[in-house]
Order: sequence, then structure tokens, then C-alpha cells
Amino acid sequence: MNVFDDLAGGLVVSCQPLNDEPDDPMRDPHVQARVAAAVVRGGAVAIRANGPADVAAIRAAVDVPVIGLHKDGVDGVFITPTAEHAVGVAAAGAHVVAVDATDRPRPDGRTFADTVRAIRARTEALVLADVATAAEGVAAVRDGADAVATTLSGYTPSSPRRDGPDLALVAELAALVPVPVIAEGRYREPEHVDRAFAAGAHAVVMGNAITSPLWITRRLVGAVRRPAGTHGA
Ligand SMILES: CC(=O)N[C@H](C=O)[C@@H](O)[C@H](O)[C@H](O)COP(=O)(O)O
Repeated sequence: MNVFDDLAGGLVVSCQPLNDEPDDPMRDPHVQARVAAAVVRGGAVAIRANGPADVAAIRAAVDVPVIGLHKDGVDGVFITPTAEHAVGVAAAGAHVVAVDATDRPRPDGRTFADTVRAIRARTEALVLADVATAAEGVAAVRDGADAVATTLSGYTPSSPRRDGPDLALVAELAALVPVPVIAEGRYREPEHVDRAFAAGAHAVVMGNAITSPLWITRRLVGAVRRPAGTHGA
């Protein structure tokens, strides 16, 4: 039994401000903690959150597992790039640390395997490998990851950008690795979640479609057709 057993068949909600939006008004640990409390009340089985301050505030506000990460930068390997970042979010209370496990060079020059060893030596947290391809998922499990997530599909040069979630990667990983496969990245609709579970997902993460008013409103405003000559037309 480990903390991933508590997530089986559930919806994990990612409570984070929007990437590339330093002025997102949601960029505030107190706000993210209230959002986390609301989504848990709505049925979320775990929370995914960015940075020690948000993780600590959310841990104090909810009693479900917290998957912590620490974004540093916006290019290349930026999701928990080093063991030091992972140790920081674990110390803030994360039960699981999500770590970039793509095959790109890490800023400290260490391998993912070294990074996992360093995390294990210094924390009790489990390691969730954020990957973009099936080969990266297989390598991450060989290198010690406790679970894999499809988080980075569509965000690296080796994984083409697509509009919807990468359900094919969920199915591939579920057939290849003996650890929980977490579906994450561009899940927007109940149908996406159903299809992820049908493909073999252990749990599904939804983020911006639930927790970012900025993202939700932009998407809606961009999609609405307005009469000529009116606001935004
Ligand atoms: C690529 C990257 O930086 N992903 C991040 C991972 O923590 C978050 O910015 C996403 O919001 C999260 O993965 C959930 O995805 P979506 O918001 O599409 O449901």
C-alpha cells in the first residue's frame, strides 16, 4: 500500500496559477489553499500544487494527498529540475514529488536516476515521473519512479502539440509499466476522463479547466462569436 492506492479511479485537481502569467491574480498560496479546499469538497481525491509555499498552505487546508512540484523557469526541464527542488516541496509537506523525467538535459547535469536516488536519500516522498513519451516512462520506472504521468506530452520537441489529451500515451504506458499511470495534460471534459480510465489510467489530473479563472475565461471569450461592432468582435 502506498499513497497512490488512495488515488485509484479518482480525479486529482491541479491547483496552480497559469504558466507564463507572472501577474495571474491566483498566484497566492492562500488563494490556492481555498481553491484546493473547494475542489476536495467537490470530490477531488488529491491535489497537485507548485512550490513550497503553495504546498504548505494546501497541506494545512485539506486532508487528501498532495503531489508537489517546483517549477523553475519556463523552458527546457522546469518541473522540479533538481533534487534540491524536490526536497524543498517534500519538506513543505508533499506526499509525492512530481519530477520532469523527459530525456532532455537537466540544468544540474544529473541524470533522472541520480535525482531519484538523491530524493530517496533525503525524503520519504514518493516520486511521480512527468514524461512526454512512452520510452521516457519506461526509463523512468527502470530508474526508480513510483508512478508515471503524461504531463509533458505536447510540451517537448519529441512530443507533438495537440489540442486534446494524449490518450494514446496513457494506453501505451499502461501496457508497458508495472506502476500507476496518471493521465494529465489538457483534460477538459468528463468524456476525456472516461476515456483515460478506459485506456488504463490509475487516476486523472485536471488543472486549468477547473482551477484557472484566467484560462477558463480566455477560452470562452476566444470561442464566443459576437455581433459585428460589439465588444471584442
Ligand atoms: C506542462 C506543464 O507545465 N504542466 C503543469 C504541471 O504541473 C501545469 O501547468 C498544468 O496545469 C497541469 O499539468 C495540468 O494540466 P492542465 O491544466 O492541462 O489540465
